[in-house]
Amino acid sequence: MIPDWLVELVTGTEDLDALLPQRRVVELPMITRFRGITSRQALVFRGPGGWSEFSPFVEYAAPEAARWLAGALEFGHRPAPPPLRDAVPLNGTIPDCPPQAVPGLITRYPGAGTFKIKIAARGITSLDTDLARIRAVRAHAPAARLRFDANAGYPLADAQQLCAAIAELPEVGDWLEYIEQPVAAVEDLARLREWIAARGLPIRIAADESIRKADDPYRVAALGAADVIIVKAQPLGGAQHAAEVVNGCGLPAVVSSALETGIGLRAGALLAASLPVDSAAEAIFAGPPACGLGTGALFAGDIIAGTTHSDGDGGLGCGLLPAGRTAPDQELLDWYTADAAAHAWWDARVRDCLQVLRAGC
Ligand SMILES: O=C(O)CCC(=O)c1ccccc1C(=O)O
Ligand SMILES: [Mg+2]
Repeated sequence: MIPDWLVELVTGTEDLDALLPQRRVVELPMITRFRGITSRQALVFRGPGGWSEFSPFVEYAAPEAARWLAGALEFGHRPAPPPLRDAVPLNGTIPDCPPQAVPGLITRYPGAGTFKIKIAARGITSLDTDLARIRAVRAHAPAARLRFDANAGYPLADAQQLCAAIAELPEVGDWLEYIEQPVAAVEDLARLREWIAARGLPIRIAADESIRKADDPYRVAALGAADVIIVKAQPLGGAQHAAEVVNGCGLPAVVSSALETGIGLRAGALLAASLPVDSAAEAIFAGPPACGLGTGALFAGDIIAGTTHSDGDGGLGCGLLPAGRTAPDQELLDWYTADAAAHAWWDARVRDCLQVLRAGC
């Protein structure tokens, strides 16, 4: 399960300076609350393969964070998968917000032809405000294709109620790509798909947490639980494993971020650019699927030039992210460097995760 190069790397040395050269913990302020946070900490380092990032959310325990470390080490120490395209299209990510905030958020994603809207922050009780947010995006980006992400926010019966309401939206089959993880359990995803099919509703289901946090991501495909899978390079232990999951599931895949800095977003772009677009993906997305890698726009600043919404140099300005590595800007890196306590906390966390990885070697 743990690849040979990783076994060698994590058993070869205790020295964090060798594993994570030039490491630095940064803290980036966000423009809006997302996933309950308003700033994002990340440990970045310059491996022999290039700059990489280790950034599991702070509340994640070592067993889960260890997979993120495997992903971070892969991106920093190994060659990236060969890209089939120079850049990948992005979706704009619209967080849980009042409809009045939608136009301003849309302007942070110039060139985006697809938007992903967070819903279900308060389960089915937020249905009216969710629908108002969806209508606001439809009104301000009428040509855009949309996705909704419920982050497992409903029990099955409420997810059915949601789908019934969504199916009533005008021409929904023309612009809705999928609803992401409406329910938590993979069995319930499968039941919901059956319920949708029995009614002939024009709604597809995507699996995110059922891939990224599952012991067995292949159950999604085995149970027929999704039309599309969401894959994230760092949480899945790196691009290699993520590509294996995509191949093993045999379903169209959308690459998304884990709210990384501009460094880690490029691991996602390289993964996405390495995935062929088959006829099933072509039928849904009419080309390479837009990636959820535009989340740099949710930060008030970043450590690389070109990630934030205001920079349009062939990056986000045209709704594309280059499928190539990048490096931090030294001044920005210094500006966003976190305090000594944060550095000590992240070093301790790396050591805990290394123990988990070594136990699996
Ligand atoms: O996919 C996107 O558009 C943005 C990324 C995103 O939503 C996300 C970011 C961090 C953690 C979880 C998620 C998620 O997809 O649920
Ligand atoms: Mg999601």
